[in-house]
Amino acid sequence: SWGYAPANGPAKWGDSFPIANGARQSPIDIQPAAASYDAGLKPLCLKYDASTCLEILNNGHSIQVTFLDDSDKSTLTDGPISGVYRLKQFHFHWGGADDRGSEHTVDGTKYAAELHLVHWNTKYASFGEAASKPDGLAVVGVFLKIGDANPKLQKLLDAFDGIKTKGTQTSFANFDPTTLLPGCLDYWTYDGSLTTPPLLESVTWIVCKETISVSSDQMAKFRSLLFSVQGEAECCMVDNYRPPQPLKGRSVRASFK
Ligand SMILES: Cc1cc(C(C)C)[n+](CCc2cnc[nH]2)c(C(C)C)c1
Ligand SMILES: [Zn+2]
Repeated sequence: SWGYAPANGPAKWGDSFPIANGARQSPIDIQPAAASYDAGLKPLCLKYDASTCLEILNNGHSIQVTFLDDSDKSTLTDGPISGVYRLKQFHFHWGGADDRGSEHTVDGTKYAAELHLVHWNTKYASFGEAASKPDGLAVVGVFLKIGDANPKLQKLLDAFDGIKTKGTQTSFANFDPTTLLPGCLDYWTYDGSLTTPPLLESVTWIVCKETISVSSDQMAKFRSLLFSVQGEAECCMVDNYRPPQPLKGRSVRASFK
């Protein structure tokens, strides 16, 4: 099945998922000078309840923190979207070295990692149903830039020892992802897709202009995770990012001047 190695990675995904060459694929290279300021864009409204945090797991592609989404306790509203979107999970993409790892880039700049907070439109019955609709998902992306250690990541990093291999999970309670957000929530937004197979074109992307920090030592903890299952030959979980895809005429809007 698909992965990030030369044999099954992004360059090969089109063989099984032709939408890989579709009209609204993600990620993209964001060029701030080409983005158009839209005064109609509202500030993001993110309201998360730490008690909806369930568990942390290694799904073989990334580490993911999953949330209880049977009520409107943790939601995204306003911003570029209409209606109420519920937080389902967040996860990361990162590189094998500090010079790469993010999926979106800014004027070609790659960051060391990228956080994705995944929300689904409550006009649909479930995450699974929403994932196939053009307005089904809204993902907030935050870049992690190498610098000082980020204390807000520590609780996450401390949980990694229990989820080293693919398919492992541990309980992870009372985590408020708001603590991971940058102070300023200025953003770029465009219509895109999942960045892994099935590459569904159902995501309204909301990429924060401001980064959060992560240290090289903290990145080393991400790189100590494994793609492989316990007992298999160890394969470090690194470079789990798709490179930027063609814009194909899409416009990127900015919420800020
Ligand atoms: C239905 C579905 C949705 C997503 C994302 C949007 C969380 N994902 C992750 C794809 C993705 C990760 N970062 C952006 N898109 C998958 C993968 C695990 C098969 C399935
Ligand atoms: Zn992602």
